[in-house]
Amino acid sequence: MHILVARTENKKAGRHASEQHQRQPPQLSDFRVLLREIMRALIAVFSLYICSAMAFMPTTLPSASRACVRTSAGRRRAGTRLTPMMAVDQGSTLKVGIVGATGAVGEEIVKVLGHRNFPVSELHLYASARSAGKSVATPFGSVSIEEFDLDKARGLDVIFLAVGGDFSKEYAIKLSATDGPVVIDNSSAFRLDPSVPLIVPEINQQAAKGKKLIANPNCTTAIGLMALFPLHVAFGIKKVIMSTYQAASGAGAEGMDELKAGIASFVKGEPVKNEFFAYPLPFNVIPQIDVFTDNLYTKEEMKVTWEARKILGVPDLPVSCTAVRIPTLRAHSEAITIETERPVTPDGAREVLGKFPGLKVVDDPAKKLYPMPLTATSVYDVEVGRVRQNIVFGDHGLDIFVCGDQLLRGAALNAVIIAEKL
Ligand SMILES: NC(=O)C1=CN([C@@H]2O[C@H](COP(=O)(O)OP(=O)(O)OC[C@H]3O[C@@H](n4cnc5c(N)ncnc54)[C@H](OP(=O)(O)O)[C@@H]3O)[C@@H](O)[C@H]2O)C=CC1
Ligand SMILES: N[C@@H](CC(=O)OP(=O)(O)O)C(=O)O
Repeated sequence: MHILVARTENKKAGRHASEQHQRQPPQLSDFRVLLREIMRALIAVFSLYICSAMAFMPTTLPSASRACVRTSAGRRRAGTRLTPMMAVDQGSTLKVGIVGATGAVGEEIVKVLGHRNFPVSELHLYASARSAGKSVATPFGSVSIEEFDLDKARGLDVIFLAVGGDFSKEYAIKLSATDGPVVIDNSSAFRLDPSVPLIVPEINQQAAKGKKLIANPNCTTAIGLMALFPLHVAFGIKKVIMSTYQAASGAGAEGMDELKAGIASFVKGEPVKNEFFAYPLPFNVIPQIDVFTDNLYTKEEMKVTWEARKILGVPDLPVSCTAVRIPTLRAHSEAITIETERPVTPDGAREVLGKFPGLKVVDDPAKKLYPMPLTATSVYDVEVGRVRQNIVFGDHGLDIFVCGDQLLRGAALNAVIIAEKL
């Protein structure tokens, strides 16, 4: 895709300009010339500073909302300031669609695209009929929610699906077929399909090369693998045992709303209603996420096993997970024990974890520093800490605690990085 090309071209243009400047050095024959050159240099540096500060300011929202925003430099609207992303060539920008844009994941995708200066030339936001026509403020301007239309959506370049698996099953292949857009699907519909790559970009982006339909992993799996992959490369993972502490927003926007309403009712001494979760979640933990399967693991727990095997490329890796819903709003936590092929030490583990992109070691027990949902919320990096030798497996075993924003690493951020690297 064009994104990397555009960035390289911009870099090249910058280098040419500075080379030209170097070819004509000033003749410093006397003190006045020197002083003038210093003043010129100071003015140039100051102007550059002002320009870049303005370029990074957020886009001014237009007064009226539209079904999409066009953001290319050539069709600049009054009242819209260019961001660096928007300044790239017309040919290097992309028409982007998000289906499920009003949901927990979709809203984050919009923010991540803006924050990472994804080269959007048009942005189309789709949701169900009940949201159609609503106006949404985005980093690209105000956008009106559209009802999904397959033919129109096929005219875009990239589509993020942040909607239920049934929708993905019906539309993902029709959308991406032949000259349709690249589709990055957040649902579980295609994750185990052998023809569809399942991607955590820092681990296996190469598997997405040339593919039109790409699956984003289950959030719990993606967060855990950010720490497990570097440990696997360094020490060889033989077995994984994991317990999770998953936030209400893992169940979508309605899960978050039910927790907030439930806590308010609890505080007022009123009965706590539960429609979304199996039991009232406030001041409770529920050891069930998704339905139970024949082996008495839940589907969420088995997704961790199945998807970890596919992403790591180890089809028979023993992975056992117990997934638990807890009354936090956002960011999933995971206590993970591994048995390794080769001897492992906590210091050796911290070293490899500290070098892995997208991972932050937060591990200083004496200072009470460890990963927590409150510190991992709305943050791109996954936190890893409580690194210690496991006393069951000895020098071939390690315990870690991982905490990551499941709406970001487990969904929106992961999906946008996949698109950036295509
Ligand atoms: N929440 C999480 O932590 C994670 C979720 N996922 C997956 O991402 C997907 C989205 O989840 P999440 O954001 O939590 O869900 P939400 O329930 O919060 O949002 C669902 C979105 O889908 C839209 N929608 C529903 N039906 C249609 C339709 N027929 N046509 C177009 N849009 C429709 C809704 O629109 P409207 O508002 O109009 O109803 C809403 O925007 C799911 O597949 C989920 O499994 C993956 C990883 C993490
Ligand atoms: N199941 C996760 C979130 C999610 O939507 O996962 P999946 O995309 O695998 O259904 C949770 O409830 O925390």
